[in-house]
Amino acid sequence: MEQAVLDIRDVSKQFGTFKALRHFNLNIRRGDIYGLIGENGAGKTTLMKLITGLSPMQKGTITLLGERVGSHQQALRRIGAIIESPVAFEKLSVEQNLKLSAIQHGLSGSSYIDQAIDFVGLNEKRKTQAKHLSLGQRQRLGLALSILHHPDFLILDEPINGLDPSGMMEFRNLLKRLNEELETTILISSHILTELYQVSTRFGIIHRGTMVKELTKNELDTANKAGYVVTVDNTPLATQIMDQAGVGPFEVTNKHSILIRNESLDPSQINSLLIQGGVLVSDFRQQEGSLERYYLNLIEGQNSKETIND
Ligand SMILES: Nc1ncnc2c1ncn2[C@@H]1O[C@H](COP(=O)(O)OP(=O)(O)OP(=O)(O)O)[C@@H](O)[C@H]1O
Repeated sequence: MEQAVLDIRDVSKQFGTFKALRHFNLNIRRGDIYGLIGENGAGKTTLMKLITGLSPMQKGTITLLGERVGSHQQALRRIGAIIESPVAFEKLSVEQNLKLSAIQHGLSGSSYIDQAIDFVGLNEKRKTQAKHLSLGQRQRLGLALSILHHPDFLILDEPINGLDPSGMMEFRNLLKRLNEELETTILISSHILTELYQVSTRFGIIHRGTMVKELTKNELDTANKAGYVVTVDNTPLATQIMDQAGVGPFEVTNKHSILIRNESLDPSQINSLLIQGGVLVSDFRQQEGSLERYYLNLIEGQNSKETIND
């Protein structure tokens, strides 16, 4: 049975009269890499601060690793977090920062520190003071600090901000390895939707303090019509051939195009199958799912709903 790592129900948070979160719901299952998407000021950091106890709860309930937030001391020991920006002592070296954090976590011996440094690839910078690290290296130190104690759940607020494309790719690979090798469940927010799409298994879209949509990557791809698009001269004949060959699922999207949702298929095999069957194939290409497109459409719909209701 899937177990909830984080369950947020009907949570509202106000600063004075401003409603930063409104009747907010979210559910994260063990093993998820959950991408939280929302424009500036949507309420992402506010939410992460509530979960980690950095900001007091007002209304609703949050259950983290089986404990109610407010009295979740055990759960807090099993999480790691980078919220707003990674916290490291500037004058301390990478190793010293990690040693200090190990003491705070009650960890003894150097194996945790060696593992964390190894994992994020900062071996060469072990003795370098934090203030002399590049932005990408600082982000990695932040990650090393947050995973030092092998947390079950990692909360990352905008961890890839400012990274160059290769830095982003490395960070993404680190997160995937954490998830696959150490079974760490991850909540990550980012404005860089192409990155978030590549790393996340589930998504939550927050708009003006409300959860407007939660969906899996598969659901997103289906909504976005991700798969292979084949352009042919004769769709009835092509679908008949594909049916007989057991290719699928697929749908005819217009007079000359068929969308095949099976992304693990071998395009050249189907191409030759169609050609041998007498179909003229003029194009065969992969259509990526776009989180950005989905998000912008959803938010546009949301904004026009709000205008109508105003
Ligand atoms: N302590 C506070 N006092 C007053 N308003 C606050 C406070 N903290 C957050 N807010 C407001 O709550 C709203 C949500 O802020 P939050 O930082 O959660 O947004 P965010 O989704 O993380 O945005 P960004 O992507 O820009 O970081 C904003 O309008 C912000 O100004």
